[in-house]
Amino acid sequence: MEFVLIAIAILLVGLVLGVSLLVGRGRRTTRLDDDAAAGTTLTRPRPPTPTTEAPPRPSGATASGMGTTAEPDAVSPEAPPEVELPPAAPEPGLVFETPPPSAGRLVRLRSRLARSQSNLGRGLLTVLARERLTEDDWEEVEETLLAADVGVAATQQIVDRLRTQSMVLATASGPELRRLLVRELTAVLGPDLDRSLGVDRHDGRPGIVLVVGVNGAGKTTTVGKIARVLVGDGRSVVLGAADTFRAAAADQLETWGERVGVLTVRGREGADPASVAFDAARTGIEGEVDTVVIDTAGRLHTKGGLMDELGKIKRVVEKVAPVTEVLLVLDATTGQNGVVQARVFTEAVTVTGVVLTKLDGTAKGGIVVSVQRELGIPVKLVGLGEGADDLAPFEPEAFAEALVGGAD
Ligand SMILES: Nc1nc2c(ncn2[C@@H]2O[C@H](COP(=O)(O)OP(=O)(O)OP(=O)(O)O)[C@@H](O)[C@H]2O)c(=O)[nH]1
Repeated sequence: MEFVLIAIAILLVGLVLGVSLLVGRGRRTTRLDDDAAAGTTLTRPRPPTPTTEAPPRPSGATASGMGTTAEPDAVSPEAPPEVELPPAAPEPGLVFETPPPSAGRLVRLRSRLARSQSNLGRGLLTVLARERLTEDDWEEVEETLLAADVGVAATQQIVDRLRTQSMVLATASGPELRRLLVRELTAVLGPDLDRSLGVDRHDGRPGIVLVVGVNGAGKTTTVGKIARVLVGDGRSVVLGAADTFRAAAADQLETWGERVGVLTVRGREGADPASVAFDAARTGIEGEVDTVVIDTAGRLHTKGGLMDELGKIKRVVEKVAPVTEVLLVLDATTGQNGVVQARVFTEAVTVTGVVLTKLDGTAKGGIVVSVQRELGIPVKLVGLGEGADDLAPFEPEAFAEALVGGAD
């Protein structure tokens, strides 16, 4: 009997111990969970450094915010766990691109002139390298220059100057020939022309740039690229979408501006372009920016009314600030027709500089020479591709070097 009582007592003690152990374990788990929830601190991860390229970590409790997902059991009561949130999505429009500065762009983009290079540069070097130049050879030189749209007068000048150096040519090495050709091409590209852009503030007002040209020449794209050039050079900019015929043109411009943090002033479709241009200038004055760049609608040079409208836009803008630069955008692939268009534009507004676009798409790089000579207006910028930063300030010597090619 005594034995039976002892056995019952042991069984009861065992039962009590087992139950209390189970309850205790359950309570600890619950408490830890409660602690974790109550002591949570929310942190945002620092922006990734170049060496930390791991994909975003899943959210969850971490011991130090450094990324190892900790089990609830590992949480110490003194150091409440941090819950890591996914990186905050950047607010649209607040992360801007940083375009490269304008200096040296033409050199960087010189390979884009490959078509003109093989047509003009290599063509000329091949002939000039012949041992004794005959009349036929000189004719070939002339034809090569004319085919590249260099124009009659400049072609004559280059051929005459090369002929006077026939003795030198006969004994010149490859690199010497190349240097000579670069020198002669540079001479007809107007190395002394003033190509500075009127983009600076003066008398407490921004520089105002008006961009004009026929449909499809690349105006809107060029205005966007100019904004990038200016931002890349450290200037503040406002854009004016005075092409009110096409809402898509204003949208396109706005997108260009947004990418580099530049405001675009626009009107409703069909609004008076002069009033949009005026608003853009006034916004630039109030915002104390360096430069306001105004895009205008493409217009056929044969439409008198539309050409008059350009004059009106300029006059209206000049009620608040002088227009410091009028850029005519010409498509290089249209060749001599571009020169005809340009003449009409210069009659409507005083064009102060030419932007020659699409030079990457033509074998006629010599068009730069004829445009400048026939219009008496310097080419200030050249478009060398569809990329956002494929616009370069024009530099005669770098351009001649690129046309001749083979320097590196
Ligand atoms: N390859 C090349 N394409 C260019 C260059 N500049 C502009 N383009 C292209 O030319 C086309 C016409 O450009 P837009 O800027 O829309 O021309 P736009 O003069 O504003 O046209 P409208 O508003 O109709 O008058 C686009 O496809 C551009 O990407 C360039 O330098 N090289």
